[in-house]
Amino acid sequence: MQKQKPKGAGKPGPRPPKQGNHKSGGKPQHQFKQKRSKEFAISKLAATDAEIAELRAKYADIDAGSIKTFSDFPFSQKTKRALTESKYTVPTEVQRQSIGPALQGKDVLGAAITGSGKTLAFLLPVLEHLYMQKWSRTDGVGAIIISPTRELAYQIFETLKKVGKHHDFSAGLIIGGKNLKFERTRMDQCNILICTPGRLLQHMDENPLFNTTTMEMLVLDEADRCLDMGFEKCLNSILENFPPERQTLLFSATQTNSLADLARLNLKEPVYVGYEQASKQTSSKALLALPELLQQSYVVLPLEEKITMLWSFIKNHLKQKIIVFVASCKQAKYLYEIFCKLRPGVGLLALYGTLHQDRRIAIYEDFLRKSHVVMFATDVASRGLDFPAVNWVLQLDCPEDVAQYIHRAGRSARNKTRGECLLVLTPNEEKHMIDALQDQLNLSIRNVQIDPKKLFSPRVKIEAFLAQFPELRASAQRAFLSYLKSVFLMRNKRLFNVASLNLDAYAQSLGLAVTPRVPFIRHHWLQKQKEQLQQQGEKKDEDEDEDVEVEQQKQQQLTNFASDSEESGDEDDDFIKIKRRDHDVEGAPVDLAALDAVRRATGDEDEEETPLVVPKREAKLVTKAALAKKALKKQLQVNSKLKFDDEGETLADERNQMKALATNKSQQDDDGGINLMLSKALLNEEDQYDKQRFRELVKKRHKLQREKLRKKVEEQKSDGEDENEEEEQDEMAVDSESENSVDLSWLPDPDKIYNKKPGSGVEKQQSADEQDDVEDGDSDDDNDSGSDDDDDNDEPAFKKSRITQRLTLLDTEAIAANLLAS
Ligand SMILES: Nc1ncnc2c1ncn2[C@@H]1O[C@H](COP(=O)(O)OP(=O)(O)OP(=O)(O)O)[C@@H](O)[C@H]1O
Repeated sequence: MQKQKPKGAGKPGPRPPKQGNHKSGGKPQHQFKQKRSKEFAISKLAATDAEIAELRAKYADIDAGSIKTFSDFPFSQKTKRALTESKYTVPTEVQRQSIGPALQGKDVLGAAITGSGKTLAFLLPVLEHLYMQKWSRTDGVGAIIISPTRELAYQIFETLKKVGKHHDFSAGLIIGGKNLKFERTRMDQCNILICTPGRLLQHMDENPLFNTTTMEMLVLDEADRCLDMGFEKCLNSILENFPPERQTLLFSATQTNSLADLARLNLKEPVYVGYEQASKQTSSKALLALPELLQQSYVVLPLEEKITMLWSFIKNHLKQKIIVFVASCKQAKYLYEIFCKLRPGVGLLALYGTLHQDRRIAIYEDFLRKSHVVMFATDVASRGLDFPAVNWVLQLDCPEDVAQYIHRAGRSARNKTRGECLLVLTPNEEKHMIDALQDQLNLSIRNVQIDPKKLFSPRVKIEAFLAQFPELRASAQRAFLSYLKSVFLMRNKRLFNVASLNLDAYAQSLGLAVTPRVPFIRHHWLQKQKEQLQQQGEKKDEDEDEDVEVEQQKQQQLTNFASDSEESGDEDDDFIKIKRRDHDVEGAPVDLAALDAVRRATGDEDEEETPLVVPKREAKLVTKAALAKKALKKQLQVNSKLKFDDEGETLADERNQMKALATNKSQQDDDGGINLMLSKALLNEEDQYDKQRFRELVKKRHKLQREKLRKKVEEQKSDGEDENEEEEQDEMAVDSESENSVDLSWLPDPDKIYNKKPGSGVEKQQSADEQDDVEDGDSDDDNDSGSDDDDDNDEPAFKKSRITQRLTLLDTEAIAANLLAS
């Protein structure tokens, strides 16, 4: 089927009805019937021209003021039905204001408070637009919705499934962490794509099947975030691939009104919705107030008391649904791990970006479902996510700016429900953050004091856990460093100042006995030093001698810096690299005066280094773990023992195979240091194998023994006179065995001796053997006294000789007893 291109996007006029290339005349009757039923089926899904004309005629008369319910909008029956079924009857303010212009094909910039229903405000026009264009599955991509986070994209997709269930459009969720190949083959068949910017660009670059020229509608949810510096380059590249003639809808709770941003989007006379209040703002971000039913307050605490406060808060709110926002993934991970160990008495979850995508979705859904739960989250959960009935939003780490504060706080009190938000600030952050909220939002939030009686410190328990679990200690160290890194990388240096933090106390509050080194601070400080030296050098340009000196100094500094970086790079590579693209570290220097002050206060004046860097040890201790790590890095191969059979063929050693498997696994799981748990498991496994093997041998031996005894009894019964012959046979048996073991031929037959003993009948021997059978499970088998018939070649030689030696001793004892008796 060939798709009819619309005359021009942005003016969605009626599309000419699609032409079928068939003729019914001359076709057999059954074919005609089939075609009719097909057409009927299509007509049930697609809009009829009459319906389209009727709806379109009403578009011009849409008046937001007169809209009371969704049925007042000129929506298709399919949309109306789905809205009713989903229990959406009365549109929210942003929906009333924005749906009309969007249906009319205008570009819309929508700003509305968090939880006010912006998702439906753009999904309904998208569905209606495609419906009115008689869009079908084969027409390719008609609308693209971009969201800054995967969870939000997933949420939009779920809402679309609800309100678009009676339509016949195909929709695709294109987010990172999913199967790229799978997406690739199906993308061209999707009519509506919901995607994150990175993944969309990846498909545009790599997928030859993906074609956006058919696209008629672009939606940016959380538009200000999509347009800000983090996504700037990505979004610019995406926009280049879109047809310029399209309709664009932008929605957010903190909308952008920067002209540069809007110019990038090529908007045409956009309609502003909800901007009256926002336009008063002077900044490039238009900010809106938070929901009225949201109670906001803040508390001031030193950084090192945050964990105690958090623990006490959770213990006092066990029957609530809480989101705790922290600055980095590693903090969220550590808090989750240590609080799970501490067992506060409420369900715990953690949602952050470095988790596997399936896990993220599972956690997201878990949090949706549960009514009493605490979720530690980074800002991946701060925008757009619609968690029902969140009682508390606790901003444990200060938000980067007021917009972020709004988005985080807006996870509670959604859609006219009640909620509370508590912002935790350090003394240094208090003034700047509260002033910013006052200036930009005209919001004065309540300062609350914490009752010290209600504070319970989990410090001792945390320290105990960290001492017990090294992996937890490593996690705490990572959390410590990643928090400092996040503070260090913040643009607003007045609000976020690493020098104002008591690092030792903070490390201790996380349960760490030793404060980890913070290499990136040293790095930056040295950079500053280098810049200062360069400036000095420029001033003294004419003086050649001094120039040489400065150059030497510079070289010296650079060499020091390089060696420092190298030394620290081993462990902390991750922390030297600056990953966040939207932060300008160079333009915002660390306050060196403050660093000096801290150094003096801590009594480290003599040292050249800043006090924030724990002094380096003279020489590194060489530990076994470090050596093992080195060996692993060099990929040294441990020698292996090969066994050969008589023909010279290599024998497969089960244990070696097992070891190899385990080593492979350990390399996958843990490629640094020694994995004690795994080694222990390996030893256990080997032990089990040995025991099993030994049991089998003993069993075999006992079986043979019994058979022989039985034979003997029978022979004794049947022919008492053939005793001499029997003796000879026994001697021969001993002889044959002696080929493999110690020569015992000179000894008398033990059976003879035992038989002569009073009360040592064959029955007794048999019952003992039966008991052996029962006890075969035990590896500790002492009933080997009669094992003169052991002919198992598989048995290791040392074991055989041991058994034979033991036999010899017993026999000797028996002989001695016999001699004494005689
Ligand atoms: N007209 C409506 N009637 C009843 N409930 C609605 C209506 N519109 C939206 N909702 C519900 O309100 C909640 C919030 O909607 P939504 O997530 O779209 O808000 P939002 O404005 O996008 O929030 P944020 O700014 O945080 O992204 C959802 O649970 C949604 O189902």
